[in-house]
Amino acid sequence: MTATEQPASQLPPATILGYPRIGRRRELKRAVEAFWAGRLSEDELVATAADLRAATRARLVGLGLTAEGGAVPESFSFYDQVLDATLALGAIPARFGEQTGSDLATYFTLARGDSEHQPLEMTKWFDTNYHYSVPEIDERTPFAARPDSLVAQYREAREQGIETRPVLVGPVTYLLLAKASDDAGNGFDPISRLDEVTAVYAEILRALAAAGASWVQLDEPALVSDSLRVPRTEVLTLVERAYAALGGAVERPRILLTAPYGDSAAAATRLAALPIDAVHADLVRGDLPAAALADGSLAAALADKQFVAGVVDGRNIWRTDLRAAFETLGALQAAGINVVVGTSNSLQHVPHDVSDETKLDARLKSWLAFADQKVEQVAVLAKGLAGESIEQDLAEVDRVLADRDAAPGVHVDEIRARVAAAGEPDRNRVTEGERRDAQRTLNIPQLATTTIGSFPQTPEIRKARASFVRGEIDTAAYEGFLRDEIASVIRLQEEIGLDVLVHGEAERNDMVQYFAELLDGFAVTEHGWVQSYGSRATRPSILWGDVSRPAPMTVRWSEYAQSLTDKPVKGMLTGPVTILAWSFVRDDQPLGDTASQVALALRDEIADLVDAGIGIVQVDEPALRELLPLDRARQAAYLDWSVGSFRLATGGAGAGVQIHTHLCYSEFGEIIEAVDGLDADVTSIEAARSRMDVVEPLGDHGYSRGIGPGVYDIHSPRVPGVDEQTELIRIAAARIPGEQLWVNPDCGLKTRGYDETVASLKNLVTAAKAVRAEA
Ligand code: MET
Ligand SMILES: [Zn+2]
Repeated sequence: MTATEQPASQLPPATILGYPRIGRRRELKRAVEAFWAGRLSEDELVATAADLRAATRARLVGLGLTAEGGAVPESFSFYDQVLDATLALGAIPARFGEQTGSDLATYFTLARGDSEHQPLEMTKWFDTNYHYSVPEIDERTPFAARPDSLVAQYREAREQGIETRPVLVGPVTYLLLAKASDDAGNGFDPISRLDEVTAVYAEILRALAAAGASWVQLDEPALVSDSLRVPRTEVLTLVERAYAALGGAVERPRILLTAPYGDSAAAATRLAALPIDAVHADLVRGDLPAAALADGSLAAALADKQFVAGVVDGRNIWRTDLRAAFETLGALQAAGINVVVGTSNSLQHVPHDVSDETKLDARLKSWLAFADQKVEQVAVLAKGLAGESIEQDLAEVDRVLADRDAAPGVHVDEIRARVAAAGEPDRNRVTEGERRDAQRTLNIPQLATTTIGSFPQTPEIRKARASFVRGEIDTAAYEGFLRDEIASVIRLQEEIGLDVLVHGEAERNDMVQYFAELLDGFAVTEHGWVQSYGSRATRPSILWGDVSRPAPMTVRWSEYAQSLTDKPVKGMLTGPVTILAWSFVRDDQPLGDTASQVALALRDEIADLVDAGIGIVQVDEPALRELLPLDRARQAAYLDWSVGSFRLATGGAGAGVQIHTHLCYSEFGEIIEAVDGLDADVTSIEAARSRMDVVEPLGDHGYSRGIGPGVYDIHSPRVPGVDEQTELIRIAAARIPGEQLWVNPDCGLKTRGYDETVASLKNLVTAAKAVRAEA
C-alpha cells in the first residue's frame, strides 16, 4: 500500500519524533535573547517563531514527509518541552504568585526567574546533554487545561496546508520528572496526582480534536529508565492506568505513544494492548521482545495499531546503515505488523543539515547525516516498505559505509596495538597508602583550599580568542595575552591565600572542544549546534577516527603557571568519558574501545606534565553520571569501561603524583562505588546546593580518599558569606577527617565575573581557616 492509498486516519508511512527548534543559524536563540534584552517586542518574537515553524514544516515536507495525516510533528518550543507541558497543564508553582503578564512572559519567568523568583531548577533530560525545567508539584498545585498554544500551532500549520501532529510530554513522564515543591508535605510524590493530571490531558486532547487534529504524540521516555523514583515495572503500570483513561476519552485525536532513549522491549506487549492507536519503540538503543515477535503474539497485540519503528538514530550524526534498518523493518512487516518508519527519538539532539558545513573534509561529510538527512533516510525506508525499489539508495549507503571503514585514520594499527597491549597493570597504581606517603612531600595542609580549574572567561579573553581565530592577531600576540592572563590568575590566587593553584583555563574555548582540536581523530563543525537548554546550544565535536595525540596539549600552560609560584599548580585535563559524552562519537565500535584510545592520549599528557614538574593532575569527569545507561541491565558494563578508561588514563602516574578528579552533580550516592573505583587520590563534587547531602553516604561508605564537597554554589552571582561556608565545612568536617577533606567551590568559575569570584574565594579561605582552627 502506498501513502496515498492509506485510510485517512492512518499515520503516513514515514515520520520523525521531533525536529531541532533552534533554527539553522540559531535564529530562535537570537530572537529570544533579543526579546529578553528588550531589543525585540513580544509580537516580533512571536512572528519570528511562526516563521521558523513554517520553514520547518515546509522543509520536512520537502524532505519527504507527507503533508497530510500528522506525519510532521509539531515539536517547536520557545525554551523547553517540559516547561511547555507545565504551561499546558496550568501547573504554575504557587511561589511564582499571581502572574499578570502575557503567557509568554509567565513562561520565561518560570524558565529564568526574575528579581523576586528563583527560576525552576534545570536538570538533565534522560541520558542526554539537554536540560529541562523541573516542574514543582505539591498537593495543591492547580491543574487546568491550557491548550491554546498547541491548538494555535496546529491551526497555523493547517493554514500553511500541512496537517501536523502536536507533541506533548506524556503525563507519567511529566510527573516522574517533577519534584515535590518546597510547600509539599513530607513524603509527597508528584506521581500521586496522576489521575488528576491525566484528566487535564484528556481535556487538552479534546481541544485538539475539536480543532481537527487527527493525531497527537505523547512522549513517555520514563518507560525506558531505571533511574527514576519508581521501578520500571511500576512505570508501566502507571502508563497503563493513564492511557486506559486517555484512550477511553471519546473526543480525542488518535494517540501515538513513544518510548524514546532506550529499550522498551519488556513493556512492548503490554503497550501494544493499550486502547490507543500507535506505539513507538527505539530500535537503535532497544529491541522488540524476540519471543513475542517470533510466536506472533506481539503482532496479534498490535493488530489494530500502527507501530512506529525507531530505526534511524536520533542521537548521533552518522548515516544509518539503511540495508540493516530495511531488513529490520521488513521482518516486522512480514510478521504482520503495520509499520511506520521513524526515528529512535526526537532529532532535537542533532544539528540541522550537513550541507551547511563548508569546511568539513568532503569524505567525512559523506558519512554524516544531520537532522535533514535523517528525515530523508526515514522517507527512503518508507518507500522501500511500500514496495518501491530503493536498491540504489541502499547500495549508495553500502558504498559510503565501506568507504568510511577503509578511510585513512579510521583504523590506525599502532593505536589499536597499543590499546590491545594495555592490560590490568596499566590501570592500577600502587596502593592508596603508599601514595599517601609518597605525596607528603607536596605539603598539602588539612582542609586544603583549591578551585576546580577555570577562572572567569572575561569578555577580553573571548575577544582575544575571536581575534586570533579570525586571524586579526598572530599566535605570538595571542599566546602573550594568555600568559599575562595566567600570571594574573596565579597572583590573584596567592593573594587570596589558596593552597593548591590552577592556571585558569583561559586558553580553552570549551573543556572538550579544546582537546578535540588538538587530538587526531576529531573534527569540528561550523554550524553543528545542538540545544543544551533554553537559548543555549553547544557544538559537539565529531570523533570519527582512531584517537591519538600528535603533541602535548596543556603542558606549556601548566609549566608556565608553575614557574610563577612556589605553591603547587594542578594540571587540568578532561577525562575520556566526558570527552566522549560531549562529542558525537563513531558508532562503528564499542564506546569502551574509543574511550581507551582517548585514555592513552591523556596518559601521555599526564606523563609529560609530570616530567615538566607538575605534581598534581586533575582529570575532570563531570559526565560520568550522565552517560550511565538508563537501563540497569547495561550499567555494569558501562561502569566497567568508563572507570577502566579513567584508570588507564591515570594509571601511569607515579605514587608521588596526586591525581584529582571532579564530578559536578550531587546525586552521588548511586555511583559512589564507581567513584571509588576511579581510584583518584582526591575527588571534588558539587554539594553546596544540597547542603552537603553527599557527606553522609560518603561517611557510610567508609570512603578513605580525599574529597572536596563544594561549599560555594557557582551557578549564581551570589557571594556566599564566611558564616555560610564555615557552616558547610563544619558539616563535612564532622564526618570526614581533616587530612581527607578539601575545601573548594562546586565547579569551575568560567561563567562568573571577577568581583563575585574574588569575594567568594576570600570568604572560602577565611572559612577554611576558621574550621581548621577549631580542630
Ligand atoms: C563542568 S566541570 C568543569 C571543570 C573545569 N575544570 C572547570 O573548572 O571549568
Ligand atoms: Zn564541574
